[in-house]
Amino acid sequence: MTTLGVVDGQVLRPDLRIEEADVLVDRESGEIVDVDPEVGASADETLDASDSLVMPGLVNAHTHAAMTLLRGYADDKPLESWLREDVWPAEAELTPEDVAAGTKLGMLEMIRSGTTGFVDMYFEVPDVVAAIDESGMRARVGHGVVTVGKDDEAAHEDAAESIAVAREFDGAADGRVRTAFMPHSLTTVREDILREYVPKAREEGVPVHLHVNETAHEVDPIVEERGVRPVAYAREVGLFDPESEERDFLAHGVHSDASEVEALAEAGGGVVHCPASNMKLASGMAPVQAMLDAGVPVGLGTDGAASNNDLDLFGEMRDAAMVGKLASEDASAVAAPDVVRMATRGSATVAGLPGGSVEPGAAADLAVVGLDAPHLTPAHDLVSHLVYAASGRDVRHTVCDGRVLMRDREVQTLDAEAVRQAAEERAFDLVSRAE
Ligand SMILES: CSC[C@H]1O[C@@H](n2cnc3c(O)ncnc32)[C@H](O)[C@@H]1O
Ligand SMILES: [Zn+2]
Repeated sequence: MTTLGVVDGQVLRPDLRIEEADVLVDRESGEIVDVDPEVGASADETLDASDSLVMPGLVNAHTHAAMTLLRGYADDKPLESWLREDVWPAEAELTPEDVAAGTKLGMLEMIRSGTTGFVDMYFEVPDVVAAIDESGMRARVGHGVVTVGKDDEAAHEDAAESIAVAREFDGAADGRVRTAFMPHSLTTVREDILREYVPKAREEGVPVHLHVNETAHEVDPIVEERGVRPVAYAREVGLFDPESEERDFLAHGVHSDASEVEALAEAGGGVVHCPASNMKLASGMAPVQAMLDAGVPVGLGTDGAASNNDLDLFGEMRDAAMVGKLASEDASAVAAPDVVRMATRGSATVAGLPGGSVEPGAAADLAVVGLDAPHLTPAHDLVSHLVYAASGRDVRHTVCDGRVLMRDREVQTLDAEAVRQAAEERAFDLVSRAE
C-alpha cells in the first residue's frame, strides 16, 4: 500500500464535529484508511493541513460544465427566452473540441474550489469523459436529450445516443465516471420517448436525471394537458420508481408542491437544489426545508456557469442558506449544518457517487480549507464559516480517489494557463459563429 497523509489539520467528521487528526489514505484503493492523530506523519506522501480544515470534497450534483464557454454571454433573462434566444443557438455551433475545452475550464474551477465530483448533462460525452479522465475528478455524466423541434427519427436518435453513451462509459476512467440517461425535462422531451427509453435506462442499470419544476412555464402546460402535477406525470412515464435499483434525481424542483414533495420522499427520488441559477433566472425559491423535513434526499448544484455565473459550491452553500430562510420566512430554516450535509454527503447520495464523508472506508475525496484568513477569524464555528464566510478561494488542496489534484493552490492534473487560454479562444470563436 502506498499512502497519502493529510497531516496536522482539523477534520470535519460525518456528524459535523471537528477533531484534530490526520487522515491516512491508501492511494491504490483511493480510500481513507484511518482518521486519527499522528497517523499520517510516516505516509509516502504528505499534505500539510495545519491551520486548515480537512473536509469531504464537495459534490456539484447538477451542472453543464462546458457552459463555462458561455459565462457572461447572455444574462438578465428568464430561462425560456435565455435558452431559446441565446443559449441554444450558440450550442448549435459547439464542436467536440469546444466541449472538451469548456469542460476542462469548468473542472479547473471546480478543483480550485474544493469540488471533487460532479454531475454533467451535456453533449459530446466521449470528449467530456476523456477530459474527466485527465483531470482526475469523478463524475456522473450523460447526453442531454431534447426532442423539441426534431422529427421522429431525430428524436429517437437523440434518446438512443443518451442510452448508448450511458452504456459505453459507465465505469470509465478507472471507475470514476458513472453515467445516467438524461432527458432534458418533461416539457422538452416527448412523452412517447420517455415511455420508450426510461425502461432502456433500467435495463442498462443507470439512473435518470432531468430538470423538473424549474419554472412555472414547466408546470402549467403539464397540469393543463394532463390534469396532474409534473412529478405525478414523471411517475406515470416510469420515473422515480421505488422498485428501481437506481435513484432517479431531478434538478431544481422549485415549483414542487406538497404532494410532489411527499411523492419524492416516498419514492426516494433525489433533488438537486440550484439556488444561484434559480435566483438569477428568477425561476423561484425551492421548498428546500419542506423537502428536508419530508426526508427527500437533497444535494446541491451550481447548474451551468452561464446561469450562475461560477462553479464555486461555497457560494452555492451560502445562497442555499440565505434563500432557504427567505422561502420559509424563517431564519432557522436551511441551517448551516444542513447545507454542509447537502453539498457533501447529500449530493453524493443523490448523484450515486462515492465520497461525502471523512471516515475509514470512504472514498478519499477531500478538500483542505485554509483557515488563517481575516474573513475566517475568529473560528467560533467552522461549519458556520464554511457556509457563511468561506469561498472557494480558501481551498488549499484537493484530493480525489486518493490522488492530489491540487497542492498548495496549484492544480496538478491540468495545465491551468493552457486550459484557460484554450477555453477563451474557443468561447470567442463559438459566439462569433453563432452571431
Ligand atoms: C441537452 S444538454 C443540457 C441543456 O440544458 C441547458 N440548460 C442549462 N441550464 C439550464 C437550466 O437552468 N434549465 C434548463 N436547461 C438548462 C443547456 O444549455 C443545454 O442545452
Ligand atoms: Zn441545468
